Amino acid sequence: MVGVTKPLTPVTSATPPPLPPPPPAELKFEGNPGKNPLGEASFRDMCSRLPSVLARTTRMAWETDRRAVLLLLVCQLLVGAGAAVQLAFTATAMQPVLGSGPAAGRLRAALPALVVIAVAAAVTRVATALSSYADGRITPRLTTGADTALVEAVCRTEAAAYAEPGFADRQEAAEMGVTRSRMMVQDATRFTAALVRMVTAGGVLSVLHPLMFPLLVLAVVPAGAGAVLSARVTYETHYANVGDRTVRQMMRWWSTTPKYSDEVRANGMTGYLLHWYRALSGRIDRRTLTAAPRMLRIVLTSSALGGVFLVGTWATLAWLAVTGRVDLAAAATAVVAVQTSLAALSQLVIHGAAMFHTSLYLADMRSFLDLVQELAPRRGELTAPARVAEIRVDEAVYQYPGKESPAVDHVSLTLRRGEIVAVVGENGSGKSTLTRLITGIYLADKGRVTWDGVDLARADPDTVWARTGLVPQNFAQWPLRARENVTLGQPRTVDDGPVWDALDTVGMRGAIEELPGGLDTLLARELFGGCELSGGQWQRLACSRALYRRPPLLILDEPTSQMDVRGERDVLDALKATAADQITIVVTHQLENTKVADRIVVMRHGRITEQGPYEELAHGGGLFAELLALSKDR
Ligand SMILES: Nc1ncnc2c1ncn2[C@@H]1O[C@H](COP(=O)(O)OP(=O)(O)OP(=O)(O)O)[C@@H](O)[C@H]1O
Repeated sequence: MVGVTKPLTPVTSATPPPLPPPPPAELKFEGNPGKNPLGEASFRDMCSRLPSVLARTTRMAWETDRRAVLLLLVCQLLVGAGAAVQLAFTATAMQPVLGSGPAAGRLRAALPALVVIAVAAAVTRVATALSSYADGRITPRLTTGADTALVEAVCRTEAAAYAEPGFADRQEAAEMGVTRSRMMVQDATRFTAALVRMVTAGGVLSVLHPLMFPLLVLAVVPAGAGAVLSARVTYETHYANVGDRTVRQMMRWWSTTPKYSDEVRANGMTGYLLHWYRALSGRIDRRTLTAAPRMLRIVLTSSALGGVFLVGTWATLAWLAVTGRVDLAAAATAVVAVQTSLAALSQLVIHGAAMFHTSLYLADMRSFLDLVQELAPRRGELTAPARVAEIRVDEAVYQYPGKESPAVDHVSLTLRRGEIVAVVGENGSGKSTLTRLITGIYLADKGRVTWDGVDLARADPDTVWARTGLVPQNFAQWPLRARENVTLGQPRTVDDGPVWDALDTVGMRGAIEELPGGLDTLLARELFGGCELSGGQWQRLACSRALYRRPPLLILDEPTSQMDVRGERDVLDALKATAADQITIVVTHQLENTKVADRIVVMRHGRITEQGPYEELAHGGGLFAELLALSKDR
């Protein structure tokens, strides 16, 4: 997806100053099949989302903590009732206050109503505080639920999904949904609280005079439309920026992780990477800034319209009072009711727009989760045999999405327990892809792979992967303790004995014993108290991890590429020692190491071109013999 347009010119004293680095590649977010979901949505469509967002939020909150939801609902009702009582008793209190007679007498007459107002205000405050408490009980768990669902869905999806176009961008958009889910309950609570307050204040106002409420609504509707339209512009900007943000996020990690810090510095990449980072950030900012005048126009227009209607509301109230259509006490109550309704309507609009805004990001999250669900392995219920004796690959074909030719092209192969098979071939010939088909990480597009007759396309993948051990070319250096770096994936025991045995087989006992905490040492130099291993030591550890599992199928992809000769010897000896109990596959470019294998399979352009024992192929005049001669002619 990311294309660098031109290699950088090397700097020598004779060459002119280097050209500025090329700009970063532009990406387009391909979520929701490349279509902004707001592109064709009308204002009405947008507003009609709110009830469903509210319903969904309530459902999710209900599933998280029922008691907290009930508390929240009761508090909302209390807040509404409190507002109604305060307004109704304001009118009652106003009658004696605005009446005739001495001030002390008028105040005394108003006292009971004032006490009721004070109690109602206190109840409202307590209910509001309890609402926040209930929200505090729901939101963290709801957010964690959404976050965990996303992580779990991605971990459980078919590995092939990562190669689907736009997968990473949609994942990035979904991450935003997780972040926004923090606001969901709060927005919904504030929205409903404002709704209840507005209905009660509006009710009181309508009772005072039927003209007042419609006018008030008119005063706030432009602000509502403005807020929703602003949310739409913000989302459009976010939508346009998703692709660039994905790349920026990725580049940020690659540029700043200590893992690659040597390479970045000693290859003079810092300037280039910072240029990329600044260019990407600049592009994101430019899009965001382009939206600013649109936002300003929306806000100014909606405020002007709202202002005109608000002036109309106050003018109507003054006219009603002056012409005696409402008495003075009612007019005074109306002033309070207008203020309350106005505040409630503004809150309604602000939180309605926020809910609408959040719903857009949540929709991205849901659509990503649906996609991942669609791509989740659905292979069947068959169980892979516990001790597989024979694996057959029958005419298997696998082509990566977007590629013009298959990486594995009509390959047939039989592997038997007790056998060590070496797979060799030039770069890109399909060796790693073949191992992915044999382990069931990918399913063949055509043909099939069977374990003792069980078709991997119909077997539960967890039962398959419980029986495999894999050291991939790019193995993970887990930021965990040394012990977990061996036991991760299959902690068979609470005893360290087998862990040391696995470390012994790859000659790592000494290196681990020298670490300050032995097996308890954290292998992450980024973290305080963490230690770092050398490249070859990490590779030995990755091999010990696979050997520790004692799997019926062991696959090592370039297992010794970073090891010294002793480490290489240790690993090859370990393979020979355990070979009788398992099927062993070694992918390697070290052709001398293939002597350990019973059979060598040679691949070219996704096909098997020759296979046989070392001596036969070494003198067979084929690709293997050619590569062997090249490796010796150095
Ligand atoms: N995740 C992927 N997405 C798209 N294409 C891929 C992916 N992985 C590998 N390929 C392509 O599939 C082909 C076979 O790759 P594979 O990694 O199987 O080769 P290999 O023989 O293991 O190579 P090497 O010796 O370099 O490790 C190559 O053309 C490669 O570009």
